[in-house]
Amino acid sequence: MTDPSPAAPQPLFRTLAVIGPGLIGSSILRRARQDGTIAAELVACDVEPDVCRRVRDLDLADRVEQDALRAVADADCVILCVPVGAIATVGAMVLPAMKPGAILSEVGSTKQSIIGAIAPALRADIAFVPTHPMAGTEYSGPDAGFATLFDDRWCLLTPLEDTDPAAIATIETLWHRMGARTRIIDPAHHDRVCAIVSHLPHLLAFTICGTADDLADETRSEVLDFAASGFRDFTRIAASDPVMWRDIFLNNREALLEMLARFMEDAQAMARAIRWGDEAFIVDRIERGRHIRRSLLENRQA
Ligand SMILES: NC(=O)C1=CN([C@@H]2O[C@H](COP(=O)(O)OP(=O)(O)OC[C@H]3O[C@@H](n4cnc5c(N)ncnc54)[C@H](O)[C@@H]3O)[C@@H](O)[C@H]2O)C=CC1
Ligand SMILES: O=C(O)C(=O)Cc1ccc(O)cc1
Repeated sequence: MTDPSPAAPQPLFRTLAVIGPGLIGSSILRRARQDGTIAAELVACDVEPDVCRRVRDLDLADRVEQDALRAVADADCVILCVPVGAIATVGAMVLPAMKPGAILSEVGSTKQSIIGAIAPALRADIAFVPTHPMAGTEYSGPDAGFATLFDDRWCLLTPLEDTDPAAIATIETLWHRMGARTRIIDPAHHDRVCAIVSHLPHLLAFTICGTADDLADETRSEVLDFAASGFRDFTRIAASDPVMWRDIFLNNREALLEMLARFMEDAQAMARAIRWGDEAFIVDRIERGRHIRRSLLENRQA
């Protein structure tokens, strides 16, 4: 007699609720649907009736609710995937309706202000595990998500000092099943790192597009006709959602302003080198950029 085939792993959760099934939330739902070992039941909830309708049409969840309290009532895990500015409000609203022993998580792009705002509303019988999947696109909404979004990307976890280690391990397993690698980091460190690698680049992209637009009379057709390379790369991230990025900038104010000030000093130094024809300085700065790009590509291939 042959050995029976190994049993499929138990689903991580009986019921998983995703609040805000936009780009990130719908990608989580799609992967959970495809994977089959994440939750026996998927619940989606959004304030926007059009989003609820679309999530039903796309069949992304077993149950779609407009009322967040109904959505979380049976959930073993609730993931808040709403804009950063709404996470604390939605968290405070759903916490009293959650099951004892359930896990509350969220995917916001900033961490310190969210943790500071949710901590006072926390219950002793609910573990709170903040996360930040370092993956996304410039698109929003339930149609923009896809099941492979998190493959080989980092998901950063910033648990509180007293967060139940078992809940942290469960959320790490969730993200591994989403295809991601995980790392636990300090929330303040997270906000500084993201200010330089994500928030400042977006700020620069929005600004450069604004500057080009201000020059529209002078450059009208050229911007569109000749924007073949560098400028086009900036326009991709500049197409990102304004509400999402307003919230990120305002919620990571301190770290972002510090990185912007450093950037402006460095840009001034480059301007000075160009003015005085300091060839060595200009070449050194460009070499550093090439070096960073090369290591990024090497790491991706590894
Ligand atoms: N877009 C990206 O590339 C990434 C975004 N994030 C974070 O993920 C979160 C979600 O971002 P996206 O998926 O891009 O946004 P999205 O705009 O695609 O989806 C957000 C959804 O939340 C819903 N929503 C807003 N307020 C709500 C409320 N009070 N109750 C219920 N639903 C509500 C909206 O109707 C929308 O459907 C944000 O906090 C963002 O900072 C994290 C990593 C990458
Ligand atoms: O589209 C891009 O280039 C991104 O950088 C997506 C992104 C946006 C916000 C995040 O917090 C993480 C990733």
